[in-house]
Amino acid sequence: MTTLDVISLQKACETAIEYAQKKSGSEIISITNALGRILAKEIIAKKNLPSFDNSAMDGFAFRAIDAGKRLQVVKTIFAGEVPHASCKEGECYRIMTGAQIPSDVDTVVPIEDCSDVTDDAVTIPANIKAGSNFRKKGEELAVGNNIFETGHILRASDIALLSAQGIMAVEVLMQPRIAVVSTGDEIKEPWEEANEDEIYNANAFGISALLKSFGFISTYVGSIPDNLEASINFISTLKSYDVVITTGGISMGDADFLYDAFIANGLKPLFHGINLKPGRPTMMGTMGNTFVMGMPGNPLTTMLTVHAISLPVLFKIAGANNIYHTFSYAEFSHDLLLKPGRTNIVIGKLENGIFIPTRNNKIGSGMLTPLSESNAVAYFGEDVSKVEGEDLIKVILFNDRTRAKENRSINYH
Ligand SMILES: Nc1nc2c(c(=O)[nH]1)N[C@H]1C(S)=C(S)[C@@H](COP(=O)(O)OP(=O)(O)OC[C@H]3O[C@@H](n4cnc5c(N)ncnc54)[C@H](O)[C@@H]3O)O[C@H]1N2
Ligand code: MOO
Repeated sequence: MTTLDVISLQKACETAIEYAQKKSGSEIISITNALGRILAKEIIAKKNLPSFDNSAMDGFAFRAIDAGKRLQVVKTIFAGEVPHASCKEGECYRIMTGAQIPSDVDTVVPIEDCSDVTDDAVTIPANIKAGSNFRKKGEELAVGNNIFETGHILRASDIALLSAQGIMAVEVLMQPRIAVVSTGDEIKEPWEEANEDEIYNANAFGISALLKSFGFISTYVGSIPDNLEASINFISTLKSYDVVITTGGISMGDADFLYDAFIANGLKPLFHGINLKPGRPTMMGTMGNTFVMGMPGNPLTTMLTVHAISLPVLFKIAGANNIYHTFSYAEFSHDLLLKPGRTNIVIGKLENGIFIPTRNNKIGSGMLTPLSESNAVAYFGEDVSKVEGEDLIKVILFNDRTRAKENRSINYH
């Protein structure tokens, strides 16, 4: 029987991240498929943004020294037009939003701020600042500027920016091949019929979905039966994967064969046991070129530990330049006692800047519904025995597709 040799969450994360190797290789893909992918090369601007001086308003383009005067309109310039025109002192252009501004004028005034507007002439207000409403060539981005570093994870706004550069294809890092494995004779797949003595496989599908929400594609390769020989054989088929994530069979029970089966397949353990609630039996190690993550079987624990530990490690393997979860500060809703001496994970609802622990933190690791009631997670270190109402705490969004039911969170006026 294996015994747990627990280390701190901090040490476990640091060790796993240190030993996780970046996957090699890259591929060129269309930007239409690049959301969430990680850049293999930096992106340098090849087009100025804007690429020509242009107007931010529908109005009149003139020399700043002519502010306050009545000016003659010499030409109307539309977006998309290359204006072959010039104007002297006392003259101006009628101009549309996005239209090119000729080099002999320096200021634009919106039409509604002008007076006595006719087809041929306009009176410009006196109080307009030189350079107003004038978008200067290259002011946002100049050719040669670095747009994104290698390792940048592409988001929707980044895809828009790549398109604005005329970039249709990008070189991205190969995604790690991830196998998700469940264990246990009691497990039935959701498409099978489970009797009263059996339970449905929640973890494999929960993990895959959680990974997908962070841009990782995984393959569910099946369930390992509770027997050492079958476990050894099953694991031997997984060595071509970059990452193997198992759930269950990793603690101290008589049917927990997984650790020994990995060892028989050459596992070099990094740790087995974290001083963490929930998540104590978590095991990580390397098996040849495969990074192994043995996550506990309790469903709530699995989801939270994959989120807390596996994801940063996966981002390291995937080659991202930023791998850790981002946190915000929130106010804790009320006093809560915690068992010190271990890191405690507390799930809750983050609403209007206040973190409310789900079910007052009376939650079992075997549950799932508390997770669905939560949208954020907080970690409290080994020396914390009490969190007080109004304490400012660090929170990480968890089910971050949660939408507010009512429009209470933002004051629009
Ligand atoms: N003597 C000890 N017992 C336990 C310890 C310990 O340190 N000493 N740790 C406890 C903790 S903490 C956890 S968490 C669990 C985890 O144990 P395992 O990782 O070995 O998981 P299993 O025993 O296989 O399963 C636990 C529980 O989860 C259910 N399960 C498993 N896989 C799935 C799945 N794919 N979908 C849904 N539910 C699943 C399984 O039926 C069990 O109910 O150990 C404690 N015990
Ligand atoms: O990981 Mo266990 O959930 O601490 O019960």
